Amino acid sequence: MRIFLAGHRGMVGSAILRRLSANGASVITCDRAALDLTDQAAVRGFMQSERPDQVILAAARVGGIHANATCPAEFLYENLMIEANVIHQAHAAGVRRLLFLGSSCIYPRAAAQPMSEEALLTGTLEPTNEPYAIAKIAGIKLCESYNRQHGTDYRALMPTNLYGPGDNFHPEKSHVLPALLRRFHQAVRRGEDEVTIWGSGTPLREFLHVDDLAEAALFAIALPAEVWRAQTQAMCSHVNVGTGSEISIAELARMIAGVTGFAGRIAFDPARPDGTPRKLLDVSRLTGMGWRARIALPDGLAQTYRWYRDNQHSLRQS
Ligand SMILES: NC(=O)C1=CN([C@@H]2O[C@H](COP(=O)(O)OP(=O)(O)OC[C@H]3O[C@@H](n4cnc5c(N)ncnc54)[C@H](OP(=O)(O)O)[C@@H]3O)[C@@H](O)[C@H]2O)C=CC1
Ligand SMILES: C[C@H]1O[C@H](OP(=O)(O)OP(=O)(O)OC[C@H]2O[C@@H](n3cnc4c(=O)[nH]c(N)nc43)[C@H](O)[C@@H]2O)[C@@H](O)[C@@H](O)C1=O
Repeated sequence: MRIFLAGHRGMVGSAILRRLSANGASVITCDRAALDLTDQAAVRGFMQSERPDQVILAAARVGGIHANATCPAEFLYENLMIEANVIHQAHAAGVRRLLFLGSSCIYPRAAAQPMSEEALLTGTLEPTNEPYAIAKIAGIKLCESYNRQHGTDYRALMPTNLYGPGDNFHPEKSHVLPALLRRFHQAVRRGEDEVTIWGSGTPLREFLHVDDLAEAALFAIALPAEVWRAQTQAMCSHVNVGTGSEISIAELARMIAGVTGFAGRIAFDPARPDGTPRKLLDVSRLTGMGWRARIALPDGLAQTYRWYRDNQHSLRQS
């Protein structure tokens, strides 16, 4: 069994790679310099020569609320291209089983909480990440369509907000948790008495440690086809993955202040967008199949902060 892991150098991909390696799996990887997944001919050539048994698609253009809002063309174009190329060429190369990673932002902004898989395409999307969400919805529909037309077994997991070792700690382009770990850490180091966080602090988010997600991904791809199909019904190929609990951004900031040892004042910048007010996943499908998150947020935060301190001088720059 040879598994092609796309995106193995990213936060999620490297966590999945750690786990696959620990399991002794045979994994195929290829750096972006040698295989740009937006390049159709390159992906075709790679799939035809490697002919993997399974594919895990953890490569994407990823970023926080500001990156999404300022680079919508890249978030839509690159993600559509990566998904279309990898999913289509996997099918062309005879790959029977594939796992695609989407995101909880696929659901309507006003979806009932917690958001179940059935909420897909029932309302208007959150504008700050609509292009990214549309690309991710297209990925789900590609999986469903190849399954319907060609009898493949292409599965899609919709993770909530993720964090952990290997995250992007860029001050502007990252997600909230790594951005705040870095900002509070720097404030302590510089002796500052105030840290400003974006928006009102009232939005609610659900945070899943990337090692839990990696375990969920391998759990999901290994399930027997009839078990997966029974949970996802005839056409619906996607399943949520999260912790099932949420926290406000203000409370997250207070936790991060505690972890980093910051004792000053927390200020809010209302000129920055809040994004969606609430985004809690209904994870009963995946837990019904036997998986649940294990890493509590305080433990995951402390571990991620240690990783940041140990690696802060060799972090990626974009
Ligand atoms: N982070 C989060 O909070 C969440 C992430 N997800 C999903 O999880 C998946 C992984 O995200 P995450 O690990 O956080 O993202 P990262 O940005 O950490 O990793 C993305 C990976 O994709 C690779 N990649 C991007 N574009 C290309 C390309 N054109 N050709 C080849 N490789 C490419 C990157 O390569 P390189 O290393 O060369 O840059 C990198 O390895 C994505 O599908 C994302 O949508 C879902 C929900 C939340
Ligand atoms: C995973 C998910 O990630 C993105 O959606 P998001 O959940 O809104 O992501 P975020 O982590 O960037 O912000 C969460 C909240 O936190 C607040 N916030 C405070 N201070 C900072 C801050 O310093 N940086 C950031 N980024 N946010 C901050 C911020 O204003 C917002 O209210 C999607 O674009 C999409 O890519 C997607 O799927």
